[in-house]
Amino acid sequence: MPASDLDTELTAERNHLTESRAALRRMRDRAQSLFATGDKVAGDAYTAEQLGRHMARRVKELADDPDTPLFFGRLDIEETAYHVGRRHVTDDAGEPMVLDWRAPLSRSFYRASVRDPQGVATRRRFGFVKGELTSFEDEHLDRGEELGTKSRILTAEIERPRVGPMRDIVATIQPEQDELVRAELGDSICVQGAPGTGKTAVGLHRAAYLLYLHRERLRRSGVLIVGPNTAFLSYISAVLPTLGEVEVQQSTLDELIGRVPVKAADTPAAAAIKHDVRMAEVLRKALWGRLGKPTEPIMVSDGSYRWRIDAEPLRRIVDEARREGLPYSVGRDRVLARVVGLLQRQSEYRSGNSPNESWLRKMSKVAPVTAFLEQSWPAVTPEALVASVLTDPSVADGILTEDEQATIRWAKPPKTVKSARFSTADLLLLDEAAGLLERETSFGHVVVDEAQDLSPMQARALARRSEHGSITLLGDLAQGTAPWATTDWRDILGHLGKPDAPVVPLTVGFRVPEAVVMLANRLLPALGVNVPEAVSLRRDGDLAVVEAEPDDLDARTLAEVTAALGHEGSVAVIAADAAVERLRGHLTAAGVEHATPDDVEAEARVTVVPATIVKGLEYDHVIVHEPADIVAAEPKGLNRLYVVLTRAVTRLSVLHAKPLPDALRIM
Ligand SMILES: Nc1ncnc2c1ncn2[C@@H]1O[C@H](COP(=O)(O)OP(=O)(O)OP(=O)(O)O)[C@@H](O)[C@H]1O
Repeated sequence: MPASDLDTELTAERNHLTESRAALRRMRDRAQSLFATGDKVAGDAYTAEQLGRHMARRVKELADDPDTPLFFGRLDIEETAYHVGRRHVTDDAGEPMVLDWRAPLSRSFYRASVRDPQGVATRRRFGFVKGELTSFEDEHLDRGEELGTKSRILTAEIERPRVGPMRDIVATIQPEQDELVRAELGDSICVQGAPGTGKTAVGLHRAAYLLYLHRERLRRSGVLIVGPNTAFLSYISAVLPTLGEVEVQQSTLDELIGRVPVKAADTPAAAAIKHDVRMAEVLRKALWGRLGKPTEPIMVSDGSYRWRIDAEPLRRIVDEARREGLPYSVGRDRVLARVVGLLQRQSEYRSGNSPNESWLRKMSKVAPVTAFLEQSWPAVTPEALVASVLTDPSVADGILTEDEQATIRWAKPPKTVKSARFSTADLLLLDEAAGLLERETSFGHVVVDEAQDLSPMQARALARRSEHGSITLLGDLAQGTAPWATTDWRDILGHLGKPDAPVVPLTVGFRVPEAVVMLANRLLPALGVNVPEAVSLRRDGDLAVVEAEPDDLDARTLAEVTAALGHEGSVAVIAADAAVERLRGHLTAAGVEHATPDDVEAEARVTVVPATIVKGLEYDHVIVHEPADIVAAEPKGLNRLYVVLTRAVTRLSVLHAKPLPDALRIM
């Protein structure tokens, strides 16, 4: 295109952007005024509240961030130009000015190719600097032109220096990612992807896509995002709101299931047993073992008459309810209802009239009935059940060994259930127990990130919350650091109740430069997992491995930080947890401002991150402090080091005084 035509095109596109922004503002103003007058037009308080809530959400959804481009692409189909952006924008006559990236037509923006142009003559990508439209790039598919990953705009997006929280990738979703993002609501999928292949991005965009397509259904049942820790959650928390999705629950698993405060810590051995799936069987046995065989009849007097139910029909009621396979508390209610039903029938037989509600209520509370219930189907809380098992684990005979029972037995049982001090792993047991007692409500869709670290019991907790919904499971077996981390996705999928979900690989890396990937890949053979290696899209990037004297290592780290600050972007010092406070102290003493990893909005460009919580995060320049200490700190230390080395977007400096781990040295 001649330069003058280019200018004219660019000006026309800028005008379209300005007009689209103005149209969005008008849409928001309309929503705002409806919000303000909602209670006047609504007929009653309930409708007013519903409408108010809807409009408040709508106003939020229509927020315009001046730094984020409203559209990022254009499709020319049969002489018509469609701009593709973050949300629908329509003019006052309702004509589309920008198509939501999730609309069916927009799919071609991500999927059309020379081989399958889908009617697209030209695909245009826009380049932006701080919300300002500065360039565009055309692919004339009808003339056989296709850029693929060579797109300048894609490259710039991937190579941009990172600061602050994670951003959406709507402008540059790749075809293999798009296929996952647009999977059907009913489909559960497991994505196995090397570091930086966009698993988190895919999961978040899939959530946004499903909400767009099944808004009402998912608003009722809910969408849940589960991440490994709060630092990770704060890093990703802005992505969905930027896409206009403000109502998704984002939580760690512990937060999700935390029904009591954690007041105790387990030994690693005890925690491992509590995460083992056999604990589900132990709890089931302990619970159902509480049922007693009715041996006495129930004899009740209601003031006028005496009623009697023999032991035999009572036994039948209990046995039948047990066979129905209901949650324990539901079964208990059913037994009570049937007993009262028998009394009711006797009363009807004698008087010819149906007894009233209050008679029925009274009968369900009379001492002989409650005594029968307590003896044959006693009330129990999750806390009481778990406390009983941990006080006396002998109920696990035949399931856990004696040693294992001794390992989880409370050294000092609490005087009452209320005063029991539960650990983090106990939360899982409590959740399992609660699931045996009552049915858990299921989300419509659950996205689980860093899923390789799920224990069977954790997977079961999520299975209960997605029983009637689907799951997007994201992870990388090579990054498994939990003691129970799996080496086979089928195990977790089985515990999640989705055994047939396909495992789909992602192999193109968007974060880690090639040189860094090659260093990290040296560890793979030592990790004992079978995963496809990533191919990096990034040829740029620097890698330095620096040996220092032990006394000098911290000072060298500090010098590296100062040097890194000479470049653009974020800087992270990643160290074994035990070294973090000391390193923070050095930075403070040297007057270098630094932040903690969960403060993603911090002004400071430097963050000191403990190795154990760096999973899922990324920084432009990563300085790894003493790999040997990171490896030595935990049983899966080599996997941890693999995670640590793959956080770098542009530069990685590995500083060590101790010898590097063997696996890393082997060329
Ligand atoms: N299609 C894409 N276009 C531009 N950037 C992308 C694309 N896909 C992923 N990225 C970027 O690559 C980086 C890594 O993505 P993400 O964190 O989703 O990877 P991941 O597979 O979850 O990594 P990890 O295994 O380390 O958790 C992010 O900065 C993300 O924005």
